[in-house]
Amino acid sequence: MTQLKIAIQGVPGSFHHQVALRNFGEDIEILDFDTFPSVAKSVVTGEADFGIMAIENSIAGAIFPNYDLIDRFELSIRDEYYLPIGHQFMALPGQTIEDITEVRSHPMALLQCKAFFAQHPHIRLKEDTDTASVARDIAAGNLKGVAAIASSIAAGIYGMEIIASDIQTIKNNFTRFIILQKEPLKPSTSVNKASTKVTIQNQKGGLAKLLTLIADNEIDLSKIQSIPVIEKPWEYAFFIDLVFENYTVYKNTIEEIQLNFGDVKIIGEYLSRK
Ligand SMILES: O=C(O)C(=O)C[C@]1(C(=O)O)C=C[C@@H](O)C=C1
Repeated sequence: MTQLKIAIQGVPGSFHHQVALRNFGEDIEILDFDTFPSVAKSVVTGEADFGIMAIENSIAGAIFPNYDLIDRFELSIRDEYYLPIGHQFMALPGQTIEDITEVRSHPMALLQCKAFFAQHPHIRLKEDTDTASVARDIAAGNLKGVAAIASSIAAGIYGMEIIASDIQTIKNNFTRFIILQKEPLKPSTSVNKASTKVTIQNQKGGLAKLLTLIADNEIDLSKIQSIPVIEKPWEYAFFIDLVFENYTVYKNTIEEIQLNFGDVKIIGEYLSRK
């Protein structure tokens, strides 16, 4: 059987890489990219069978541009994965925290460790493409005085020493990843979660009425995120995740929203993994 091709942002040891292995197993071909738009493109062109994208973190919040990418590239969400995230502060073996003047990592990782660096103001923060590639580059370039924030798996792969463990602001830290595919999903009644984009007409109390309708139908709104409609300055669309027990009630709710509030795009229907 040919191996599935899975597109990720990041190199081996990155959190995306870990999700790929946990979700699809070891027998896959990983296509690694530097940016999220390249991941999206590889799924659209068929170069990759599926793509993996971080979408929100329990400390740092949503990765806004990824909502827009999924929408613009017309991708479908087929599944989700919650990965516990432990950030390790690492450098070349023998270095101490006093030796470090600069830390490089993925911007989301830096955000998750803000409190730690507030206590070490002598360390300059620099954004980089992903967590693990920094560990790789420090090792390859024998870079003294520079540290990475990455997983313990990355420290093992690239021979880095962990100077401080679990430096994220809250120990209990998770990133939600979504698994993307090009084709629209086949309807299935065995799902209990949907990701949608609702573009509501601007009317007084419109959003409040929409939320009331969802609550009245006993559907759990697990996430709401507004993003600007760029063609119409100061108008917003809402990415809304719904968790439900009854597929028919959910479908009827979507119909009611379309009838009374505006356009609904179903981005994915899948099983909640929370
Ligand atoms: O840099 C990595 O290792 C990634 O997989 C990226 C990423 C992200 O995009 O949020 C994934 C999980 C963590 O929240 C930090 C960084």
